[in-house]
Amino acid sequence: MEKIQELFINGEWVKPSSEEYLTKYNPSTGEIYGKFAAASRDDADRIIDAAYDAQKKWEKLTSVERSKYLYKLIDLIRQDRESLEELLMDEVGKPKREAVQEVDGVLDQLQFYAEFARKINGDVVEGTKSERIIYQYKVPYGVVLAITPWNFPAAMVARKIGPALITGNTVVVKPSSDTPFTAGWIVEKARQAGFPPGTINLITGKGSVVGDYLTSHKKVSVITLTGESKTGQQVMKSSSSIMAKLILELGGKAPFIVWKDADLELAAKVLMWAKYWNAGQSCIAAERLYIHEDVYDKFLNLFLEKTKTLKIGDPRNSDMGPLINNQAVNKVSGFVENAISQGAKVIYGGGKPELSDRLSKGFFYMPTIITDVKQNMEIFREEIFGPVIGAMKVSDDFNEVIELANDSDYGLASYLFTKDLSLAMKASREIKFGELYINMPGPEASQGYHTGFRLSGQAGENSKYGIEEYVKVKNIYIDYSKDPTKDEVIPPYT
Ligand SMILES: NC(=O)C1=CN([C@@H]2O[C@H](COP(=O)(O)OP(=O)(O)OC[C@H]3O[C@@H](n4cnc5c(N)ncnc54)[C@H](OP(=O)(O)O)[C@@H]3O)[C@@H](O)[C@H]2O)C=CC1
Ligand SMILES: O=C(O)[C@H](O)CO
Repeated sequence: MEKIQELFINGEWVKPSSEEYLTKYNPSTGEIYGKFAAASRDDADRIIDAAYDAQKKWEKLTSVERSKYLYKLIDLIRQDRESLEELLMDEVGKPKREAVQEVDGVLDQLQFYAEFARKINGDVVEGTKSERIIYQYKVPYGVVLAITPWNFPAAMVARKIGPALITGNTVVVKPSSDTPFTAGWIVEKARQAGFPPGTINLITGKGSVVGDYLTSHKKVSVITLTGESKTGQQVMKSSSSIMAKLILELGGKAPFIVWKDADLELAAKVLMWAKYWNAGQSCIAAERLYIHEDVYDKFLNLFLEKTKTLKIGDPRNSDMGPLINNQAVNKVSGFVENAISQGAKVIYGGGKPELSDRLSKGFFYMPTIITDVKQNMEIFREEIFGPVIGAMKVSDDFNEVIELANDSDYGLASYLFTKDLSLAMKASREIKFGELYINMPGPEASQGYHTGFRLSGQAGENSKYGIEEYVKVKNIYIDYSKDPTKDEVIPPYT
């Protein structure tokens, strides 16, 4: 039975005014998976109005009252988690272990934010006179537009609705058109959890069609986007007319540095995660491999042998599934072909795997290792977002390696493997990336601040810093003296 998903406005599932629907394909088989509503501008107005009207009441609840809705949502997701895991395997094509891990992440994120009840406190500071005082309140902005990507479609929704709701904002979720059903699943659970109508709403439709209208809407106060850097730039342009607060989690180009004293087995194992987790479709995926000349051949062979063991295919019984769509396969193929034309060498993979039956039409791509890469090649400059990595041999000059790592338009995650504490501390200070993982895998923790330099975005998510992004500090000045204007500079002066 083909799935059909409507819009979720003011607590109800409703048809799009245009009665138009877009198609979602199953990435493992290329078959039609379902249809979802293509919202019009009228629908966008109705949805944002619902969130705007609901927010006035929502912020009047205490944070403890708001957290009770989040705890109920957590319970409902936990009770039905297997159906979300199945949906992630179908809609994204991620292997079962990773679908389970993402649902764990959803629960962890929502729990982390619900626990901020009673902990979002302002300050009382001294006034400019003994009988003056300043109250600094942390207040919600209003309507949050949460625009989410397809690669972690459940976790990215949780990472946005959690802090938005606990701080008293209401939310309009705009998911990727590659994963509309995952967002719809979470919104339906929120409906069942009894969130008041209008506190969480769902709008679907191509970002390129409805995006600018949403991001320039006068009733939107915060835009939290996780997506490509070019999308972030477009949202910055479009939202300048309303000066919305922006939280932009964008692209990555993580350097993966293996130093001469590294534990090579550990580094190779972590690289299997950093490169092939979610088929390399992660903003914190390793995208540039820098290996010290003394261990270059040994490490590369170690990683190659581990890569050869990967089973590619059905997400329910493989190590790596498909890419999200055919455009992604073409984009990744283009990176590999371009690297070859610029003189690099493919030592493994470099094309679509041979798969039979229903999977033969899926959007699969082989894990691919490329050597003889130069710093200025496209494959080291642009985000690949697939199971492909280029490798470069580096000299014994650690300063040069830090420079190579920092020489990127992106600055989100980075990785370093060394046993030398002084090198690790030097890298901690000098690497210009929001995250540095030393001798360990990611991903980022709910209590870590997920943020990036340069085109990787601005502001950030998670940690106590992430929650602060959803509140504004309002300042109330009070003078309780008998003559508030005494000794004040107030004209007329003559
Ligand atoms: N920094 C981080 O924490 C993370 C970053 N990412 C990054 O996300 C990217 C992959 O996700 P992907 O979904 O392909 O990214 P996209 O930028 O293609 O899309 C992200 C979201 O933005 C919407 N969108 C597209 N154009 C506009 C527009 N003009 N105005 C408003 N919204 C718009 C999309 O809708 P639609 O699908 O309908 O076009 C989608 O919901 C990668 O670059 C990855 O690095 C991913 C995860 C985490
Ligand atoms: O890296 C990503 O794509 C998300 O932040 C999950 O780690």
